[in-house]
Amino acid sequence: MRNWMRRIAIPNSTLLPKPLFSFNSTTPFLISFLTPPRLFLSTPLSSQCSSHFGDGDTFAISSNHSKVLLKGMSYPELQKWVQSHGYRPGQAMMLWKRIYGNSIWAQHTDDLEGLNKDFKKMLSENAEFKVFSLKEIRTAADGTRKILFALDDGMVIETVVIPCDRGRTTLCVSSQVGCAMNCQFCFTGRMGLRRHLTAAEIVEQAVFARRLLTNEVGSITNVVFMGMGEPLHNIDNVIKAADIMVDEQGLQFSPRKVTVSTSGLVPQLRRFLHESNCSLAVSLNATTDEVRNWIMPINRKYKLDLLLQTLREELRSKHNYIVLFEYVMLEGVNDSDEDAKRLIEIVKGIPCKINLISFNPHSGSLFKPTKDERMIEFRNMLAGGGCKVFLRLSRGDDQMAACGQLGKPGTIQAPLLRVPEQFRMALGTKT
Ligand SMILES: C[S@@+](CC[C@H](N)C(=O)[O-])C[C@H]1O[C@@H](n2cnc3c(N)ncnc32)[C@H](O)[C@@H]1O
Ligand code: SF4
Repeated sequence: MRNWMRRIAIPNSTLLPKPLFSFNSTTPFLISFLTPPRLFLSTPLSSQCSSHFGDGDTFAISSNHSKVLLKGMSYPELQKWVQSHGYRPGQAMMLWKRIYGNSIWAQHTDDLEGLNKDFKKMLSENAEFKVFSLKEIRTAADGTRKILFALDDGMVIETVVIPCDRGRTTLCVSSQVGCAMNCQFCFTGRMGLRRHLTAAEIVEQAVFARRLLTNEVGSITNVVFMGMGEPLHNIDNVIKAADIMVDEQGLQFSPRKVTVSTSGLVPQLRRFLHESNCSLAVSLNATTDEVRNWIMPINRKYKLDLLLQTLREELRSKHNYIVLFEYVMLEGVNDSDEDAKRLIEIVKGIPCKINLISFNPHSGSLFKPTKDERMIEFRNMLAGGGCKVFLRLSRGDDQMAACGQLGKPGTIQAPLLRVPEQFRMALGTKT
């Protein structure tokens, strides 16, 4: 329960995010996404809410729920709620264990075995357990499962379960519907941002995947926030969800095995390192500002130097903490010998390991994956320069379940940016 005491203030309404950016704008992309996200709560969606994202795309949530959604509450929030209904705080712990504790996972009041009758009656009158519903599970040839969940407002999110070797199974969770960051190689980025997920919607992906798939794929050992969305753009809900995941009476994942991956929102990254003991991954993907400004426009706001210097400083005070750098290899764009040499230099002084990721193609993308032999050469150069470096195989790509392939086809809204002149030939494009 160690993190709870720091974050028990609860606003008491359900809020939707403000419009984050307009695709009509003459500014070619993003910028205002950098405003801090507003909180979602695990309280009922009692009001009509609407929000607008780009190109006249308006969505609305209306709900008749009069019950409180218990999932996604922090433990102190749950305790307070239980007490407000006249029950002892001890009942809250019993309930908490039934919501999250291994092997129980209550989905509705009937599942709440062992609780006293009155308490159960109160819960059936006042509490809601259902967060979203299962839409579909697709299984890829390599055993990777892509799970589609339908949210209350009709939107769909994707969660991926990846059986790995040595008894490890990794769950890849989404933190937003779509993403505002517009990384040029990522299918989710092409959707633009629809909305943040609530803490309940994030945690429930883990609860559901465990219930559904443990028998088939073995127990889920690792969680990575590498699904749809930029987790640190939705930092309040992500930290809250991660806290529930690592809670010793909750989902009981080891903090080292829960990894939040970011494109590099520097102030939020700093906050994450201070407030969470979970692991951090940073998607680097380029070794110069020129290339990163293009393929990851967030770099125009937070330059490589600032990002890396922040990590250097922040990690100094974190004992035994290693950041994971992800580097998606794009042929002719970021895979030259010069890139390898620069990469060795720019990560110096940061306790880290580097994952080289094969680019997963998707419709409309400009890029080509770096060939396997070149990835191996690149890996060897980095290793020769003293880096801890790994090649990461693509998983689930035949079902569009691999990194950067999540999202709804036909929902493209974010613009492709101008390709810098020196890359046009390699990419076979004129603009
Ligand atoms: C989809 S992102 C989600 C987490 C976070 N938004 C981020 O960028 O780190 C997870 C990882 O997928 C990588 N990625 C995105 N598109 C990809 C693609 N088409 N092929 C391979 N990896 C991709 C990103 O660079 C990132 O390291
Ligand atoms: S790579 Fe991450 S930050 Fe970039 S668009 Fe995709 S999900 Fe968003």
